[in-house]
Amino acid sequence: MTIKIYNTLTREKEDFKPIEDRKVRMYVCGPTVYNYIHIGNARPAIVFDTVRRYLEYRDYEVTYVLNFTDVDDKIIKAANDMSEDVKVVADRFIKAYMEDVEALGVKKATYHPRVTETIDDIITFIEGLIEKEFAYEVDGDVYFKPRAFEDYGKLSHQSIDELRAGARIQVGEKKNDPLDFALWKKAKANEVAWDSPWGKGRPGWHIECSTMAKKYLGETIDIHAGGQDLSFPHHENEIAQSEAKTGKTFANYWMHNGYININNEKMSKSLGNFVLTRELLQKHDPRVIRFFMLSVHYRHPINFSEELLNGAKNSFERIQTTYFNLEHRKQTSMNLTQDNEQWLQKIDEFNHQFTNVMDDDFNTANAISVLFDVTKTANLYLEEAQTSSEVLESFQTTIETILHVLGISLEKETDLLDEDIEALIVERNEARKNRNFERADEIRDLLKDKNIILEDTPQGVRWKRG
Ligand SMILES: Nc1ncnc2c1ncn2[C@@H]1O[C@H](COP(=O)(O)OP(=O)(O)OP(=O)(O)O)[C@@H](O)[C@H]1O
Ligand SMILES: [Zn+2]
Repeated sequence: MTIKIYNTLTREKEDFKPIEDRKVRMYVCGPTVYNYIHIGNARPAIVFDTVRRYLEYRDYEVTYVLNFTDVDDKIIKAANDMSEDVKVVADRFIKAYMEDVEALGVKKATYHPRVTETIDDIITFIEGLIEKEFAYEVDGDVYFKPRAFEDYGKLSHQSIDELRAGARIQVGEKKNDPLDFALWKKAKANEVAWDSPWGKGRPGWHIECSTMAKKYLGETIDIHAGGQDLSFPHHENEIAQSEAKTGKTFANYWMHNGYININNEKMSKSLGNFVLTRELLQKHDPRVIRFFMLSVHYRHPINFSEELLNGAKNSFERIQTTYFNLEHRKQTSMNLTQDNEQWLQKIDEFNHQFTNVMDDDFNTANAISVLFDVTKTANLYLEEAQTSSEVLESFQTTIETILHVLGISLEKETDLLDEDIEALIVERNEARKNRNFERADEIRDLLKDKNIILEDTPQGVRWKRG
Protein backbone atom coordinates (compact mmCIF):
# COMPACT_ATOMS: atom_id res chain seq x y z
CA MET A 1 0.00 0.00 0.00
CA THR A 2 1.08 3.56 -0.52
CA ILE A 3 0.89 6.22 2.13
CA LYS A 4 -1.93 8.67 1.59
CA ILE A 5 -1.68 12.25 2.81
CA TYR A 6 -4.49 14.75 3.07
CA ASN A 7 -3.16 17.73 1.14
CA THR A 8 -4.60 21.12 2.12
CA LEU A 9 -3.69 22.32 -1.37
CA THR A 10 -6.08 19.94 -3.15
CA ARG A 11 -8.33 19.15 -0.17
CA GLU A 12 -7.90 15.50 -1.00
CA LYS A 13 -6.08 12.48 0.26
CA GLU A 14 -3.34 11.83 -2.26
CA ASP A 15 -0.86 9.02 -2.77
CA PHE A 16 2.47 10.09 -1.36
CA LYS A 17 5.18 10.22 -4.01
CA PRO A 18 8.46 11.70 -2.83
CA ILE A 19 10.60 13.76 -5.19
CA GLU A 20 13.51 11.42 -4.69
CA ASP A 21 13.01 7.72 -4.16
CA ARG A 22 12.94 6.70 -0.45
CA LYS A 23 13.82 10.24 0.67
CA VAL A 24 11.55 12.83 2.26
CA ARG A 25 12.25 16.52 2.67
CA MET A 26 10.01 17.90 5.35
CA TYR A 27 9.69 21.40 6.79
CA VAL A 28 7.65 22.25 9.90
CA CYS A 29 7.08 25.83 11.04
CA GLY A 30 8.52 26.15 14.52
CA PRO A 31 7.68 28.36 17.47
CA THR A 32 8.10 32.06 18.03
CA VAL A 33 10.27 31.91 21.12
CA TYR A 34 9.08 34.55 23.54
CA ASN A 35 7.33 32.38 26.10
CA TYR A 36 6.96 28.79 27.31
CA ILE A 37 4.89 26.67 24.95
CA HIS A 38 1.35 25.65 25.75
CA ILE A 39 0.03 22.22 24.87
CA GLY A 40 -1.55 23.64 21.71
CA ASN A 41 1.96 24.49 20.50
CA ALA A 42 3.11 21.02 21.56
CA ARG A 43 0.57 19.39 19.24
CA PRO A 44 2.32 20.12 15.91
CA ALA A 45 5.63 19.12 17.53
CA ILE A 46 4.18 15.73 18.49
CA VAL A 47 2.05 14.98 15.44
CA PHE A 48 4.69 15.83 12.86
CA ASP A 49 7.34 13.98 14.84
CA THR A 50 5.00 10.99 14.58
CA VAL A 51 4.64 11.52 10.83
CA ARG A 52 8.42 11.55 10.60
CA ARG A 53 8.75 8.41 12.73
CA TYR A 54 6.19 6.60 10.62
CA LEU A 55 7.93 7.59 7.38
CA GLU A 56 11.17 6.29 8.86
CA TYR A 57 9.43 3.09 9.91
CA ARG A 58 8.34 2.74 6.26
CA ASP A 59 12.01 3.04 5.24
CA TYR A 60 12.15 6.62 4.10
CA GLU A 61 15.13 8.73 4.96
CA VAL A 62 13.65 11.94 6.33
CA THR A 63 15.41 15.28 6.39
CA TYR A 64 13.40 17.24 8.92
CA VAL A 65 13.67 20.98 9.43
CA LEU A 66 12.02 22.91 12.24
CA ASN A 67 12.90 26.58 12.53
CA PHE A 68 12.95 28.99 15.42
CA THR A 69 11.52 32.45 14.92
CA ASP A 70 13.97 34.16 17.22
CA VAL A 71 13.31 37.77 16.26
CA ASP A 72 9.89 39.38 15.74
CA ASP A 73 7.54 41.94 17.30
CA LYS A 74 6.42 39.65 20.13
CA ILE A 75 9.98 38.76 21.14
CA ILE A 76 11.08 42.38 20.99
CA LYS A 77 8.14 43.34 23.21
CA ALA A 78 8.85 40.52 25.67
CA ALA A 79 12.53 41.52 25.82
CA ASN A 80 11.58 45.16 26.47
CA ASP A 81 9.11 44.14 29.17
CA MET A 82 11.77 42.05 30.89
CA SER A 83 14.54 44.59 30.25
CA GLU A 84 16.57 41.90 28.57
CA ASP A 85 18.32 41.37 25.29
CA VAL A 86 16.28 39.82 22.48
CA LYS A 87 18.92 37.11 22.17
CA VAL A 88 18.81 36.27 25.86
CA VAL A 89 15.03 35.91 25.73
CA ALA A 90 15.12 33.85 22.52
CA ASP A 91 17.88 31.55 23.81
CA ARG A 92 16.00 30.94 27.05
CA PHE A 93 12.79 29.92 25.29
CA ILE A 94 14.54 27.85 22.62
CA LYS A 95 16.15 25.88 25.43
CA ALA A 96 12.80 25.56 27.20
CA TYR A 97 11.12 24.45 23.96
CA MET A 98 13.72 21.75 23.37
CA GLU A 99 13.39 20.50 26.96
CA ASP A 100 9.61 20.35 26.75
CA VAL A 101 9.37 18.58 23.43
CA GLU A 102 12.21 16.20 24.26
CA ALA A 103 10.32 15.17 27.38
CA LEU A 104 7.38 14.45 25.09
CA GLY A 105 9.47 12.07 23.01
CA VAL A 106 10.02 14.43 20.08
CA LYS A 107 13.24 13.71 18.19
CA LYS A 108 15.64 16.51 17.35
CA ALA A 109 15.20 17.83 13.83
CA THR A 110 17.94 17.27 11.28
CA TYR A 111 18.27 21.08 11.24
CA HIS A 112 16.94 23.67 13.68
CA PRO A 113 17.77 26.94 11.89
CA ARG A 114 17.21 30.34 13.48
CA VAL A 115 16.19 33.51 11.71
CA THR A 116 19.04 35.48 13.23
CA GLU A 117 21.51 33.04 11.70
CA THR A 118 19.89 33.18 8.25
CA ILE A 119 19.78 36.93 7.66
CA ASP A 120 22.21 36.94 4.71
CA ASP A 121 20.24 34.27 2.87
CA ILE A 122 17.01 36.13 3.57
CA ILE A 123 18.44 39.34 2.12
CA THR A 124 19.57 37.49 -1.02
CA PHE A 125 16.11 35.96 -1.36
CA ILE A 126 14.43 39.36 -1.08
CA GLU A 127 16.82 40.88 -3.62
CA GLY A 128 15.80 38.17 -6.06
CA LEU A 129 12.13 39.01 -5.56
CA ILE A 130 12.74 42.73 -6.13
CA GLU A 131 14.68 41.91 -9.27
CA LYS A 132 11.77 39.89 -10.62
CA GLU A 133 9.38 42.71 -9.69
CA PHE A 134 7.42 40.71 -7.16
CA ALA A 135 8.56 43.09 -4.44
CA TYR A 136 9.35 46.75 -3.96
CA GLU A 137 11.02 49.00 -1.43
CA VAL A 138 9.46 52.02 0.25
CA ASP A 139 11.52 54.02 2.70
CA GLY A 140 13.46 51.11 4.19
CA ASP A 141 10.59 48.61 4.12
CA VAL A 142 10.25 45.93 1.45
CA TYR A 143 6.84 44.54 0.47
CA PHE A 144 5.73 41.58 -1.59
CA LYS A 145 2.91 42.07 -4.12
CA PRO A 146 0.53 39.10 -4.07
CA ARG A 147 -1.24 40.54 -7.12
CA ALA A 148 1.89 39.91 -9.14
CA PHE A 149 1.70 36.21 -8.29
CA GLU A 150 -0.99 34.56 -10.34
CA ASP A 151 -1.70 31.60 -8.04
CA TYR A 152 -2.13 33.67 -4.87
CA GLY A 153 -4.90 32.12 -2.74
CA LYS A 154 -4.47 28.56 -3.99
CA LEU A 155 -3.71 27.05 -0.61
CA SER A 156 -6.51 28.74 1.31
CA HIS A 157 -8.85 28.47 -1.68
CA GLN A 158 -9.66 32.16 -1.85
CA SER A 159 -9.64 34.52 -4.81
CA ILE A 160 -7.58 37.68 -4.74
CA ASP A 161 -10.79 39.75 -4.79
CA GLU A 162 -12.24 37.95 -1.77
CA LEU A 163 -8.99 38.61 0.03
CA ARG A 164 -8.91 42.22 -1.06
CA ALA A 165 -12.34 42.81 0.51
CA GLY A 166 -11.03 41.97 3.96
CA ALA A 167 -7.66 43.73 3.78
CA ARG A 168 -6.88 47.17 5.22
CA ILE A 169 -3.75 49.30 5.28
CA GLN A 170 -2.86 49.97 8.92
CA VAL A 171 -1.77 53.40 10.10
CA GLY A 172 1.95 53.85 9.49
CA GLU A 173 2.17 51.21 6.76
CA LYS A 174 3.70 52.40 3.54
CA LYS A 175 2.48 49.70 1.19
CA ASN A 176 0.68 50.35 -2.11
CA ASP A 177 -1.98 47.67 -1.84
CA PRO A 178 -3.63 46.36 1.34
CA LEU A 179 -2.74 42.81 0.24
CA ASP A 180 0.99 43.50 0.17
CA PHE A 181 2.98 42.06 3.05
CA ALA A 182 6.36 42.90 4.54
CA LEU A 183 9.52 41.05 3.56
CA TRP A 184 11.80 43.48 5.35
CA LYS A 185 10.92 45.90 8.14
CA LYS A 186 12.85 49.08 8.72
CA ALA A 187 14.23 49.24 12.28
CA LYS A 188 12.52 51.48 14.80
CA ALA A 189 14.70 53.42 17.23
CA ASN A 190 16.73 51.17 19.56
CA GLU A 191 15.45 48.01 17.96
CA VAL A 192 17.65 45.04 17.14
CA ALA A 193 18.58 45.39 13.46
CA TRP A 194 20.79 44.14 10.63
CA ASP A 195 22.37 46.02 7.72
CA SER A 196 20.74 45.49 4.36
CA PRO A 197 20.60 47.15 0.92
CA TRP A 198 17.49 48.96 2.27
CA GLY A 199 19.11 50.20 5.46
CA LYS A 200 18.93 48.78 8.97
CA GLY A 201 16.05 46.46 9.64
CA ARG A 202 14.91 42.87 10.10
CA PRO A 203 13.03 40.25 8.11
CA GLY A 204 9.26 39.85 8.06
CA TRP A 205 7.89 36.57 9.35
CA HIS A 206 6.95 34.72 6.13
CA ILE A 207 10.21 35.17 4.27
CA GLU A 208 12.21 33.27 6.89
CA CYS A 209 10.47 29.96 6.17
CA SER A 210 10.76 30.28 2.38
CA THR A 211 14.46 30.99 2.80
CA MET A 212 15.20 28.25 5.33
CA ALA A 213 13.22 25.61 3.43
CA LYS A 214 15.18 26.42 0.28
CA LYS A 215 18.49 26.59 2.10
CA TYR A 216 18.19 23.24 3.89
CA LEU A 217 15.88 21.26 1.61
CA GLY A 218 16.02 22.74 -1.89
CA GLU A 219 13.60 24.58 -4.17
CA THR A 220 10.88 21.95 -4.10
CA ILE A 221 10.19 20.03 -0.92
CA ASP A 222 7.93 17.07 -0.21
CA ILE A 223 6.01 18.01 2.92
CA HIS A 224 5.39 21.37 4.53
CA ALA A 225 3.52 21.34 7.81
CA GLY A 226 2.22 23.43 10.68
CA GLY A 227 -0.85 24.28 12.70
CA GLN A 228 -4.10 25.02 10.92
CA ASP A 229 -3.87 28.74 11.76
CA LEU A 230 -0.71 28.97 9.67
CA SER A 231 -2.35 28.02 6.37
CA PHE A 232 -3.43 31.61 5.85
CA PRO A 233 -1.70 34.00 5.53
CA HIS A 234 1.64 32.44 6.53
CA HIS A 235 1.77 29.43 4.22
CA GLU A 236 -0.05 31.20 1.40
CA ASN A 237 2.65 33.87 1.56
CA GLU A 238 5.43 31.32 1.73
CA ILE A 239 4.12 29.72 -1.48
CA ALA A 240 3.91 33.11 -3.21
CA GLN A 241 7.46 34.09 -2.23
CA SER A 242 9.05 30.74 -3.07
CA GLU A 243 7.23 30.05 -6.31
CA ALA A 244 7.69 33.65 -7.49
CA LYS A 245 11.39 33.28 -6.89
CA THR A 246 12.04 29.85 -8.39
CA GLY A 247 9.16 29.34 -10.81
CA LYS A 248 8.83 25.84 -9.32
CA THR A 249 6.31 24.19 -7.00
CA PHE A 250 7.36 24.98 -3.44
CA ALA A 251 5.88 22.03 -1.54
CA ASN A 252 4.02 19.02 -2.90
CA TYR A 253 2.04 18.20 0.26
CA TRP A 254 0.70 20.67 2.80
CA MET A 255 -0.30 19.24 6.16
CA HIS A 256 -2.10 21.12 8.94
CA ASN A 257 -2.94 19.96 12.44
CA GLY A 258 -6.22 20.83 14.16
CA TYR A 259 -6.42 22.89 17.32
CA ILE A 260 -6.30 22.03 20.93
CA ASN A 261 -9.30 23.86 22.33
CA ILE A 262 -10.47 24.74 25.79
CA ASN A 263 -14.25 24.90 26.03
CA ASN A 264 -14.32 24.73 22.24
CA GLU A 265 -12.14 27.80 21.84
CA LYS A 266 -8.60 27.69 20.40
CA MET A 267 -6.00 27.55 23.14
CA SER A 268 -3.80 30.62 22.67
CA LYS A 269 -1.49 32.88 24.57
CA SER A 270 -3.45 35.94 23.56
CA LEU A 271 -6.73 34.56 24.95
CA GLY A 272 -5.01 33.47 28.14
CA ASN A 273 -6.83 30.10 28.10
CA PHE A 274 -3.70 27.99 27.95
CA VAL A 275 -2.09 25.15 29.84
CA LEU A 276 1.69 25.30 29.75
CA THR A 277 3.38 22.11 28.62
CA ARG A 278 5.87 22.42 31.50
CA GLU A 279 3.11 22.54 34.08
CA LEU A 280 1.33 19.57 32.62
CA LEU A 281 4.62 17.65 32.54
CA GLN A 282 4.96 18.11 36.28
CA LYS A 283 1.62 16.45 36.91
CA HIS A 284 1.55 13.76 34.25
CA ASP A 285 3.73 11.09 32.73
CA PRO A 286 4.92 12.62 29.41
CA ARG A 287 4.04 9.39 27.63
CA VAL A 288 0.45 9.76 28.76
CA ILE A 289 0.34 13.31 27.37
CA ARG A 290 1.66 12.06 24.05
CA PHE A 291 -0.71 9.08 24.04
CA PHE A 292 -3.58 11.48 24.71
CA MET A 293 -2.56 13.77 21.82
CA LEU A 294 -2.29 10.87 19.41
CA SER A 295 -5.57 9.31 20.42
CA VAL A 296 -7.26 11.85 18.13
CA HIS A 297 -6.51 12.13 14.40
CA TYR A 298 -4.17 15.06 13.80
CA ARG A 299 -6.63 17.02 11.67
CA HIS A 300 -9.42 16.89 14.25
CA PRO A 301 -9.77 19.30 17.14
CA ILE A 302 -9.11 18.15 20.69
CA ASN A 303 -11.13 19.68 23.46
CA PHE A 304 -8.64 19.51 26.31
CA SER A 305 -9.72 18.36 29.75
CA GLU A 306 -8.08 16.61 32.70
CA GLU A 307 -10.76 13.89 32.47
CA LEU A 308 -9.67 13.04 28.94
CA LEU A 309 -6.09 13.00 30.05
CA ASN A 310 -6.95 10.65 32.91
CA GLY A 311 -8.79 8.41 30.47
CA ALA A 312 -5.62 8.27 28.38
CA LYS A 313 -3.65 7.41 31.50
CA ASN A 314 -5.85 4.40 32.25
CA SER A 315 -5.70 3.21 28.67
CA PHE A 316 -1.95 3.51 28.50
CA GLU A 317 -1.54 1.69 31.80
CA ARG A 318 -3.66 -1.21 30.54
CA ILE A 319 -1.32 -1.59 27.59
CA GLN A 320 1.73 -1.38 29.80
CA THR A 321 0.39 -3.93 32.26
CA THR A 322 -0.24 -6.41 29.46
CA TYR A 323 3.27 -5.83 28.17
CA PHE A 324 4.80 -6.56 31.57
CA ASN A 325 2.56 -9.57 32.07
CA LEU A 326 3.85 -10.93 28.77
CA GLU A 327 7.39 -10.25 29.93
CA HIS A 328 6.88 -12.01 33.20
CA ARG A 329 5.16 -15.01 31.66
CA LYS A 330 8.21 -15.65 29.53
CA GLN A 331 9.94 -17.06 32.61
CA THR A 332 7.45 -19.88 32.92
CA SER A 333 6.73 -20.43 29.25
CA MET A 334 8.07 -23.19 27.09
CA ASN A 335 9.20 -23.73 23.58
CA LEU A 336 5.79 -24.88 22.50
CA THR A 337 4.92 -25.02 18.87
CA GLN A 338 1.38 -26.32 19.03
CA ASP A 339 -1.20 -23.57 18.30
CA ASN A 340 1.59 -21.06 17.73
CA GLU A 341 0.77 -20.54 14.08
CA GLN A 342 -2.77 -19.52 14.82
CA TRP A 343 -1.66 -16.83 17.30
CA LEU A 344 1.27 -15.64 15.23
CA GLN A 345 -1.03 -15.22 12.29
CA LYS A 346 -3.34 -13.03 14.36
CA ILE A 347 -0.39 -10.91 15.42
CA ASP A 348 0.67 -10.60 11.83
CA GLU A 349 -2.79 -9.33 10.93
CA PHE A 350 -2.48 -6.67 13.64
CA ASN A 351 0.82 -5.55 12.14
CA HIS A 352 -0.85 -5.20 8.77
CA GLN A 353 -3.76 -3.31 10.27
CA PHE A 354 -1.37 -0.92 11.93
CA THR A 355 0.33 -0.16 8.61
CA ASN A 356 -3.03 0.21 6.86
CA VAL A 357 -4.40 2.76 9.30
CA MET A 358 -1.17 4.74 9.43
CA ASP A 359 -0.90 4.70 5.64
CA ASP A 360 -4.30 6.35 5.64
CA ASP A 361 -3.16 9.89 6.44
CA PHE A 362 -1.36 8.85 9.65
CA ASN A 363 -4.46 7.82 11.56
CA THR A 364 -2.92 7.44 15.01
CA ALA A 365 -6.38 7.21 16.61
CA ASN A 366 -6.98 3.99 14.68
CA ALA A 367 -3.43 2.85 15.39
CA ILE A 368 -4.23 3.08 19.08
CA SER A 369 -7.40 1.01 18.50
CA VAL A 370 -5.22 -1.63 16.86
CA LEU A 371 -2.97 -1.50 19.91
CA PHE A 372 -5.98 -2.19 22.14
CA ASP A 373 -6.93 -5.14 19.97
CA VAL A 374 -3.41 -6.51 20.30
CA THR A 375 -3.61 -6.07 24.07
CA LYS A 376 -7.00 -7.78 24.32
CA THR A 377 -5.80 -10.72 22.27
CA ALA A 378 -2.59 -10.91 24.30
CA ASN A 379 -4.65 -11.02 27.49
CA LEU A 380 -6.66 -13.90 26.06
CA TYR A 381 -3.43 -15.68 25.26
CA LEU A 382 -2.19 -15.13 28.80
CA GLU A 383 -5.24 -17.04 30.03
CA GLU A 384 -4.02 -20.17 28.25
CA ALA A 385 -2.66 -22.83 30.61
CA GLN A 386 0.57 -23.07 28.63
CA THR A 387 2.21 -20.36 26.64
CA SER A 388 5.09 -20.28 24.21
CA SER A 389 7.89 -17.76 24.41
CA GLU A 390 7.78 -17.23 20.67
CA VAL A 391 4.18 -16.03 20.79
CA LEU A 392 4.73 -13.96 23.93
CA GLU A 393 7.68 -12.25 22.33
CA SER A 394 5.82 -11.65 19.14
CA PHE A 395 3.02 -9.90 21.05
CA GLN A 396 5.61 -7.82 22.84
CA THR A 397 7.40 -6.85 19.65
CA THR A 398 4.16 -5.67 18.08
CA ILE A 399 3.25 -3.56 21.11
CA GLU A 400 6.76 -2.12 21.28
CA THR A 401 6.88 -1.38 17.57
CA ILE A 402 3.56 0.44 17.47
CA LEU A 403 4.44 2.44 20.56
CA HIS A 404 7.86 3.24 19.17
CA VAL A 405 6.37 4.67 15.97
CA LEU A 406 4.02 6.71 18.15
CA GLY A 407 7.09 7.97 20.02
CA ILE A 408 6.20 6.29 23.30
CA SER A 409 8.68 4.15 25.17
CA LEU A 410 7.86 1.33 27.54
CA GLU A 411 9.43 1.81 30.90
CA LYS A 412 12.04 -0.79 31.64
CA GLU A 413 11.44 -3.10 34.56
CA THR A 414 13.37 -1.09 37.09
CA ASP A 415 11.89 2.29 36.33
CA LEU A 416 8.30 1.40 37.17
CA LEU A 417 6.42 4.45 38.34
CA ASP A 418 5.15 4.61 41.90
CA GLU A 419 1.57 4.58 40.69
CA ASP A 420 2.17 1.47 38.57
CA ILE A 421 3.51 -0.30 41.64
CA GLU A 422 0.56 0.79 43.73
CA ALA A 423 -1.87 -0.36 41.04
CA LEU A 424 -0.18 -3.77 40.98
CA ILE A 425 -0.39 -4.04 44.78
CA VAL A 426 -4.11 -3.24 44.67
CA GLU A 427 -4.56 -5.85 41.96
CA ARG A 428 -2.64 -8.38 44.06
CA ASN A 429 -4.83 -7.72 47.11
CA GLU A 430 -7.93 -8.18 44.96
CA ALA A 431 -6.53 -11.40 43.55
CA ARG A 432 -5.87 -12.75 47.05
CA LYS A 433 -9.36 -11.79 48.17
CA ASN A 434 -10.76 -13.69 45.21
CA ARG A 435 -8.50 -16.61 46.08
CA ASN A 436 -6.73 -16.21 42.72
CA PHE A 437 -3.39 -17.08 44.29
CA GLU A 438 -1.78 -17.76 40.99
CA ARG A 439 -2.25 -14.15 39.88
CA ALA A 440 -1.29 -12.85 43.34
CA ASP A 441 1.98 -14.78 43.19
CA GLU A 442 2.57 -13.65 39.66
CA ILE A 443 2.34 -10.02 40.75
CA ARG A 444 4.56 -10.66 43.78
CA ASP A 445 7.21 -12.20 41.52
CA LEU A 446 6.83 -9.43 38.96
CA LEU A 447 7.48 -6.81 41.62
CA LYS A 448 10.36 -8.84 43.02
CA ASP A 449 11.92 -8.89 39.57
CA LYS A 450 11.75 -5.14 39.53
CA ASN A 451 13.43 -4.97 42.90
CA ILE A 452 10.32 -3.87 44.75
CA ILE A 453 10.10 -5.25 48.27
CA LEU A 454 6.67 -5.84 49.79
CA GLU A 455 6.07 -5.83 53.55
CA ASP A 456 2.85 -6.94 55.14
CA THR A 457 2.03 -4.60 58.03
CA PRO A 458 -1.08 -4.29 60.22
CA GLN A 459 -1.93 -1.19 58.14
CA GLY A 460 -1.73 -3.16 54.92
CA VAL A 461 0.97 -3.81 52.38
CA ARG A 462 3.90 -1.39 52.31
CA TRP A 463 6.51 -1.31 49.58
CA LYS A 464 9.98 0.02 49.02
CA ARG A 465 12.53 -0.09 46.26
CA GLY A 466 15.28 -2.59 47.01
N1 LIG B 1 -4.35 25.72 20.16
C1 LIG B 1 -3.51 25.20 19.26
N2 LIG B 1 -3.70 23.94 18.84
C2 LIG B 1 -2.86 23.37 17.95
N3 LIG B 1 -1.81 24.00 17.41
C3 LIG B 1 -1.55 25.26 17.80
C4 LIG B 1 -2.39 25.93 18.73
N4 LIG B 1 -1.90 27.18 18.94
C5 LIG B 1 -0.78 27.30 18.18
N5 LIG B 1 -0.57 26.16 17.48
C6 LIG B 1 0.55 25.85 16.60
O1 LIG B 1 1.75 25.92 17.36
C7 LIG B 1 2.87 26.19 16.50
C8 LIG B 1 3.79 27.21 17.13
O2 LIG B 1 3.16 28.43 17.03
P1 LIG B 1 3.63 29.83 17.53
O3 LIG B 1 4.83 29.79 18.36
O4 LIG B 1 3.59 30.74 16.35
O5 LIG B 1 2.43 30.11 18.53
P2 LIG B 1 1.17 30.92 18.28
O6 LIG B 1 0.38 30.37 17.13
O7 LIG B 1 1.58 32.34 18.24
O8 LIG B 1 0.42 30.58 19.61
P3 LIG B 1 -0.64 31.52 20.26
O9 LIG B 1 -1.81 31.48 19.30
O10 LIG B 1 -0.93 30.92 21.56
O11 LIG B 1 0.02 32.87 20.34
C9 LIG B 1 2.25 26.60 15.16
O12 LIG B 1 2.34 25.50 14.26
C10 LIG B 1 0.81 26.86 15.51
O13 LIG B 1 -0.04 26.66 14.41
ZN1 LIG C 1 6.66 29.03 8.46
